[in-house]
Amino acid sequence: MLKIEGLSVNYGSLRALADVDLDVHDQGVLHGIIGPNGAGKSTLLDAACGRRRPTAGLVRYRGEDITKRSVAWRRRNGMSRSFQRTSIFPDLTVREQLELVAAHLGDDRLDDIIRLMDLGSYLDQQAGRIAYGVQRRVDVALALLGRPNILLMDEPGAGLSAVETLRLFEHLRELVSEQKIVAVVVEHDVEAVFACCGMVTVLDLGRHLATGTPAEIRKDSRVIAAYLGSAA
Ligand SMILES: Nc1ncnc2c1ncn2[C@@H]1O[C@H](COP(=O)(O)OP(=O)(O)OP(=O)(O)O)[C@@H](O)[C@H]1O
Repeated sequence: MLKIEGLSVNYGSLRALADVDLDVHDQGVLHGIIGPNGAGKSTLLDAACGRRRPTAGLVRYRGEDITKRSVAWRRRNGMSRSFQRTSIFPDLTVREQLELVAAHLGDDRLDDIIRLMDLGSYLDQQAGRIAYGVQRRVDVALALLGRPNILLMDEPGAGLSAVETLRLFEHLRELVSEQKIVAVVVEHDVEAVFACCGMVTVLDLGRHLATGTPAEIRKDSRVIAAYLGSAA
């Protein structure tokens, strides 16, 4: 579904990603991306969704080389991205903004998405006034509208407690499984990733360090040395 080949991204003289390969194809499975600060995780998502042109390498989607395709083309063709900062309109109610985006994208599954993200009891509240953890769920719900084939999420747990992040990831695991979508999620909270992701990729200093199941990653000596340390 999403295949990244030899991807490098430079910011001026800084090499943020160096020759990274990644193959994400399992429908219904959360694919986590972890790694230390500055490892290149957000840059990888930016390159995948078209916000950042790579210096070298290819992004393939359903077999097609889409490296030069625009963000809008990718979105029209089923790639959706949520951000570290919630993108909701604070003055609208949760219902108003979900309905607005659903109508714009012609998606009639709003009730399913509301149920999956457990938003039923917040629909008539102003989005800017609900708890931050619920705002993050609204943000993911917005990214889900338009029937994406692939959902790219950048730290959906940012700003949440460990318990809230785990709860959010449990929702994500359920919805990805139920909707059979391919989902890539960048996250700092490794325990939530290990608990809910089926596959995990580790980046370090712009390089691909390892990809495997949570059990494989936990015992990978390179990952332990570079990132997990004694927490593994
Ligand atoms: N717009 C930019 N201009 C210049 N350098 C950037 C830019 N964005 C990121 N970088 C640098 O590129 C490297 C990779 O950054 P990136 O944000 O992709 O890493 P990350 O793994 O997502 O980090 P974090 O976990 O802290 O969010 C870092 O050294 C960062 O400082």
